[in-house]
Amino acid sequence: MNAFPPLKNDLILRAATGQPTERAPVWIMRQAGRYLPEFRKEREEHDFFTICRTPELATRVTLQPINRYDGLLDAAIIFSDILVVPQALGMVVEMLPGKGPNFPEPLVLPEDLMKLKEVVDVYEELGYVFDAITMTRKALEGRVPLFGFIGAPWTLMAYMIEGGGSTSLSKAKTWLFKYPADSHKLLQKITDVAVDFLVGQIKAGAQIVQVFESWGGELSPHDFNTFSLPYLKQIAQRVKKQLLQDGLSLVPMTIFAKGSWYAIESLSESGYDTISLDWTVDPAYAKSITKGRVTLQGNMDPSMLNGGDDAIRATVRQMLTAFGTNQRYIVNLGHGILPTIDPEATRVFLETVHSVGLELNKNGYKVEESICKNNAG
Ligand SMILES: Cc1c2[nH]c(c1CCC(=O)O)Cc1[nH]c(c(CCC(=O)O)c1C)Cc1[nH]c(c(CCC(=O)O)c1C)Cc1[nH]c(c(C)c1CCC(=O)O)C2
Repeated sequence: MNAFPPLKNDLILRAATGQPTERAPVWIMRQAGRYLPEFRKEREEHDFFTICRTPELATRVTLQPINRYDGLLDAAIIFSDILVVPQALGMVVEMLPGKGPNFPEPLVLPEDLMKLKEVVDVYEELGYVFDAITMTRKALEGRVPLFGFIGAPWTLMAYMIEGGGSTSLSKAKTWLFKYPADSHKLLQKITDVAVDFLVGQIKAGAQIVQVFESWGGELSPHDFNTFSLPYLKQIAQRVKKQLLQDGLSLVPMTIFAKGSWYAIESLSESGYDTISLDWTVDPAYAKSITKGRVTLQGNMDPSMLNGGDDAIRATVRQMLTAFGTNQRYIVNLGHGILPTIDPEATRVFLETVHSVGLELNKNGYKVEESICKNNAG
């Protein structure tokens, strides 16, 4: 095993495992991204996937927001992309500037499944992610914990069939409804790689992980239960089982199923420690459903960061008051930060999370700890 520097800030790990925190911890989805001039500069020199595949570059970019907002972020997330898994399965994926991901040869018909690799050795295909994680973990010097992540099977299937972003996902949904058996075959194949990939990331040094089901909300509740949830559960169960079998400690697992507000109850029982919420979910609603069984993460509308300092401060206070600041809550946006955001607005957001979180705790504000006990049945 790797020897890593001791961790100096474990707020996120405590919040994710239900232990009290002196303030609500905070990180931001896509915190290393195009809103940062230092990232855009890196991108002028290097192609997107070159950064992902070069541990020195991935480490440097992962640390950009940690260094810029020194002491304000409570976690780092490894710089990579969910689409490295389709690449490992043998597909070509390119990142087109201003357009996003593009698959020149997406899956069209079920027979295209034959084109995917039969067996994927993640150490061979994705070892560069593991190397980047180990290098980043050392470079962090214990300042904050490091997130690993994967895309969830349905979201990756959707990209592999649509060939890029899409508004209706009509091609991917045609597969679900016309070729359900082949769809399950593909979802299972992605799940198998996802499990090995997450376990490998944790072995390499990831201290907490997040699964991104970014297209969850495009499915009806019934279809979510058929095509998404079983695989999300499988990932949580198999990752934990594998870690225990290998004599390793478990790490907290987060599920972000964007748009799947209807699944909060079932996700509370799916093996994840934290549920990440988008901004369409009312904190009181989420708390009334989850009843302290899981940690909640989120959920400010990323566009609020364009609303000016006063609006940011007011919204953060409202959000912290609604979620509670000392237990089972991690502050984040409801989706990735937008490229148009001013990094100084992001600083106001982070500073307010710190100051208001501490203030609310000092004033004796306590999330109703009794909630879990009272509503347990
Ligand atoms: C769907 C998805 C993808 N990638 C990811 C998701 C799930 C989260 C979500 O729902 O947004 C996850 C992701 N992508 C990236 C990270 C890195 C870590 C971090 O959060 O800082 C993470 C966790 C870097 C990235 N991934 C991408 C960028 C910007 C591209 C660039 O630098 O040219 C970054 C920093 C590109 C990307 N990658 C993807 C898309 C759709 C795009 C283009 C759209 C966009 O530009 O926002 C696929």
